[in-house]
Amino acid sequence: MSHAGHRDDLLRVEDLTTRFYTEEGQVNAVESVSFDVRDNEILGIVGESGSGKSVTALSAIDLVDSPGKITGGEVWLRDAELAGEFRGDKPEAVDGDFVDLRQLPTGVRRALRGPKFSMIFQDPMSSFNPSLTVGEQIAEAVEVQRRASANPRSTRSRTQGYGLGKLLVDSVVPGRKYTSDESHERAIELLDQVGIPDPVERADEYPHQFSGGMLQRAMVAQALAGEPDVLFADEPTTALDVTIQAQILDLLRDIQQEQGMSVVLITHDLGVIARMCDRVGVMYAGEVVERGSLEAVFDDPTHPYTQGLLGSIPDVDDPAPRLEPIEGNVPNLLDSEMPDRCYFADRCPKAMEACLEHPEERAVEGDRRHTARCVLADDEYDPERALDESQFEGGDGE
Ligand SMILES: Nc1ncnc2c1ncn2[C@@H]1O[C@H](COP(=O)(O)OP(=O)(O)OP(=O)(O)O)[C@@H](O)[C@H]1O
Ligand code: NI
Repeated sequence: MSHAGHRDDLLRVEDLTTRFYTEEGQVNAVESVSFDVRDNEILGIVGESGSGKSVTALSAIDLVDSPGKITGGEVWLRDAELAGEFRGDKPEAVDGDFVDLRQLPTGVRRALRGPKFSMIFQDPMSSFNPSLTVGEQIAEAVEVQRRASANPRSTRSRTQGYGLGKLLVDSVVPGRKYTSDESHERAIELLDQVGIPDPVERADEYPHQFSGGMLQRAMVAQALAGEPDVLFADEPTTALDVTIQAQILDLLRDIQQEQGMSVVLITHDLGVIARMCDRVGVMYAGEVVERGSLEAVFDDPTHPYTQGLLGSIPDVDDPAPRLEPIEGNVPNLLDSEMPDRCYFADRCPKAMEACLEHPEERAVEGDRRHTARCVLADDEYDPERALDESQFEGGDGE
């Protein structure tokens, strides 16, 4: 299978779909989401609460837990070594230098966390074990990376039962002190790199001894310990005050540029997107409704949802564009309540007859890397043909 894409693509997510099977019914949290992440860039994912941003990130790195399940899609990672390993056994999972992680054994996907992917969250407490020192935990993450890169056939060794896999699992069991002095020193270096003063002393402290901002920095250090190619940062600064937010974001960008890493930055803050990102994906109701370069999406928003978010005069140079409230409610994503039509039609000021059919993702005219899940992306539809709103009633009654 051949996938047209940009030559700098590092990760290509295609039609990723994730459901939660809850007591209230099936929740379509992520619906056929596609995006790509290039080398050395920051991709922003923006959308209102409940639009599926976090579940999209978790799905991409295979961290969805029950009652959730990834039910479809492909996650192509560019990794020549891995592609070489699987070309013989699983040709359908290999395309040039790309491998579809979804088709690889679970153990392989797990082994890629740390050295290929890592993730930081809004709540740093969730990434630390309260009963181990911060330094010890970062050192453990360093060890995982060291073991992985020490072996030239690392991927296979880590995953095909040569014994290393078990060692890897053992090393992250809380309470075991497998970490070497070398890893501990590297942990201190990392703490220093993320701007923690007195890193030698702080390394021996426990998470609760850190302030929120400091623990956030420590979480960045922990995420960097594996030298990941792609870092997913899910609302990494939302819980922090504005000054510290700015510091952490600057830190993230500096490190991203220094290491030539790629970052997927999830936020509901358009100001953060404008300041940080090279490209952006806008999510609504579990779908990516528009994506493209920051300039394309901010200066020429095509989906009425994006237009609404950005306000009437979107401007990439606006220092603080904010999420504009759009009248109506975000759908709850319950499968039984999702309409066949465009999910945004009920709230859309430009809804028209064509919106009664669920829209495909289409290229915006003149820019194949700018897409919108909206009939307006296609100039054969005339916005003047908008129908009156009564056609789209229902679903947002209460
Ligand atoms: N563990 C779960 N069980 C059931 N439903 C879930 C679970 N986790 C997420 N969902 C549902 O999946 C949908 C998407 O949630 P997600 O957390 O990805 O949204 P989000 O865009 O990250 O929102 P926020 O900005 O509030 O973090 C929501 O409808 C949510 O209720
Ligand atoms: Ni979230």
